[in-house]
Amino acid sequence: MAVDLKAAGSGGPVLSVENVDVRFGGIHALKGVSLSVNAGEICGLIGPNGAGKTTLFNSITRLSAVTAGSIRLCGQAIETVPARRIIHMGIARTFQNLGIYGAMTVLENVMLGAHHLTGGRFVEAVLRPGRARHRESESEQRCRAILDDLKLSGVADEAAGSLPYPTQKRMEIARALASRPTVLLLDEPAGGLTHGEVAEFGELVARVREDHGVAIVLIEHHMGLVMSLCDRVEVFHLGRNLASGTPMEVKANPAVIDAYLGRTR
Ligand SMILES: Nc1ncnc2c1ncn2[C@@H]1O[C@H](COP(=O)(O)OP(=O)(O)OP(=O)(O)O)[C@@H](O)[C@H]1O
Repeated sequence: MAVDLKAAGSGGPVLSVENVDVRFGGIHALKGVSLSVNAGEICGLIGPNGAGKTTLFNSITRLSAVTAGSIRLCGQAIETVPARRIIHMGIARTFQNLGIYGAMTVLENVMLGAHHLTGGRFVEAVLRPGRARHRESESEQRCRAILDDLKLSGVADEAAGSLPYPTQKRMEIARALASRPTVLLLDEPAGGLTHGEVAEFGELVARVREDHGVAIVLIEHHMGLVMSLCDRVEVFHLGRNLASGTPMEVKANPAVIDAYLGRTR
């Protein structure tokens, strides 16, 4: 069940990572990192390759085991919740390499995002098939509305694999939104997009935050997008927090310039 934002109280962070450690055998990938994200905030997560950004996403979504520290969603500890339950808690993510089902239609892909809200109710499907069908049809309507919002209605019935790359990226966001997330984790969403496509994608993400009130954490190497989109930026380096602040503060920070910005676009 998704965390109730009202019950959790407003004003505090929706996502709170404290002193998290992750080890892969001899590799100490995260060394006591912390991150705090408020409701409706867009937080950029930047840093050089290997800094531990994706490992943090994997820890939040429980794909990587945390060896120390705590991760809370609206105050509720999630660091021991099974990975398959994370979407129920209200966390959705997109991946560096698109995680789409190419042979399925766009609508079907997006409805998969809502599956935990409608599917898997075997007893209901057997005993109350009418109700199960009603739930499915409600879900389809909601997913079609999301497709409409994201200007994907025209391709709803096309195979996802046949679409241009930027459209597939939009579809991934639509699928994440179908799960009604409190927090949306985007892992390098601008990767592979042209300059013009990045600008358009940035506008889309800003609109998603406005329309859905979702908090967004964005791992991104495209500094133009980070600077224009994020309210706050957290910088990781060698598995540790290096700096935090507004995009302008981080951009002017000599330690960040030295470790990272001096080497990027
Ligand atoms: N499953 C794994 N097994 C072993 N080492 C891993 C694993 N996943 C990540 N690592 C290591 O952990 C460190 C952090 O990697 P991570 O992918 O989180 O960095 P990143 O900041 O996301 O980098 P990039 O910007 O290149 O995606 C690296 O040294 C990486 O090789």
